[in-house]
Amino acid sequence: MRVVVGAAVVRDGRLLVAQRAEPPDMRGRWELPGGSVEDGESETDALARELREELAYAVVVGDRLGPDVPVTGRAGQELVLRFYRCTPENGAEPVALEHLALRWVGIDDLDGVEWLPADEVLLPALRAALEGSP
Ligand SMILES: Nc1nc2c([nH]c(=O)n2[C@H]2C[C@H](O)[C@@H](COP(=O)(O)OP(=O)(O)OP(=O)(O)O)O2)c(=O)[nH]1
Repeated sequence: MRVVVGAAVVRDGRLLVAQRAEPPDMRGRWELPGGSVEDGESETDALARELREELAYAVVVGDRLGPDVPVTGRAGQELVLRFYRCTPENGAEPVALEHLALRWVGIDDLDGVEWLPADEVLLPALRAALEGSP
């Protein structure tokens, strides 16, 4: 099954969220940046690659975060979303090369984000990750 990996990047107690530009029915909704794992690629390599491509952003990929989330893709195919904690590699800022916008959200802002529906399942794990961060 195709795995889509997503990054929970936490910096200074805030989580990086990204606003999708496409497809039209997802436009404007917020997600954790990431994308599909390609054949022969590890999940951690895929996630680091996606963040370099989408955000010109270098991260170190850490542990898994939250449950696997099954979703149906655009073509009706079954996907599984899998999330990892990530740490910025340096002090650079991510750049929205493919998204409409980027935000760093604190724990009190998590519920107010207009998430992609599948991501709502992750909120308890995200809350715990932000509570445990400085
Ligand atoms: N990256 C990411 N995708 C998510 C999240 N939540 C969610 O439902 N998705 C869905 C949206 C898409 O159907 C799919 C990932 O698509 P994508 O466009 O980011 O990645 P991709 O590399 O597979 O791109 P493409 O080949 O499909 O164009 O997973 C999330 O938090 N992050």
